Amino acid sequence: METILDKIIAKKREDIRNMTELTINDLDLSREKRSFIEKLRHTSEMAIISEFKRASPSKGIINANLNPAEQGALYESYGASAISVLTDVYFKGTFEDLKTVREAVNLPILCKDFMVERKQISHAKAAGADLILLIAAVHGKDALKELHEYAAELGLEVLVEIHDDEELEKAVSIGAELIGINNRNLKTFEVNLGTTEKLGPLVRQSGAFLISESGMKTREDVVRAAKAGANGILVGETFMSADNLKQTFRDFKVPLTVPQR
Ligand SMILES: O=P(O)(O)OC[C@@H](O)[C@@H](O)c1c[nH]c2ccccc12
Repeated sequence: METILDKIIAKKREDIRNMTELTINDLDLSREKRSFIEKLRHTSEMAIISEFKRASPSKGIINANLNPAEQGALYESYGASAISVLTDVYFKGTFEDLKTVREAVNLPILCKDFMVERKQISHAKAAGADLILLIAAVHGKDALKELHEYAAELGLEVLVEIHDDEELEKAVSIGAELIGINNRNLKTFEVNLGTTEKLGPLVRQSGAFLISESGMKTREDVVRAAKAGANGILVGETFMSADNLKQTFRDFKVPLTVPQR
């Protein structure tokens, strides 16, 4: 049966058919580097990657009124370690949003998209990304490795997203330094924080840094992720729809439970 992820990927392949190829010469590889992994090495608090997410396929519109530059600046002032910007159409995001946010803040920027080809990674770099997401469920091991290496050549850090043991194995085998456990199953959109609890200790055993992604609503949720070994969390909806964003950030600031390394 066709899953939601299959549908998104099919549409993505179609959308990028006419995307131009950028060569290394078109890219500014000397741009100031904003490393997220470096930040993770030097912190005693759970890192927060806050996401600019107007809409999603599962929720529809989350918040269409926010301005990316303003929201990015708020995230930075409340203590985010990095900002994730959705650039996919199903989430009503664009590369323009990413550019706008990067110019408005001094934090590392994660390009949140469904990468299936190298040229998307070049465009992410051109738009100002410091990190990209690669979803292990979308690729075989060789393709994942190839895209991972290409990103590194462009000076990009990579968050490799997994949801089960098989994907974990893939991520570890390509030497991923930063692994995200998505608590949301992209095939069904069900959310279960138990996913981080189940796979988190295994990720940390591999030596990779761990981000727990999706479904964080309360401080208790963040504490659960910390106990499972997370070095950080990735939060979209709760921040995009918060009545009191400052307070929500305060609630989500949690000390690391499992030591950094
Ligand atoms: O809005 P949430 O539940 O806090 O989730 C944020 C983020 O984890 C989610 O947007 C996400 C995780 N992995 C993805 C892959 C593609 C698109 C979106 C995502």
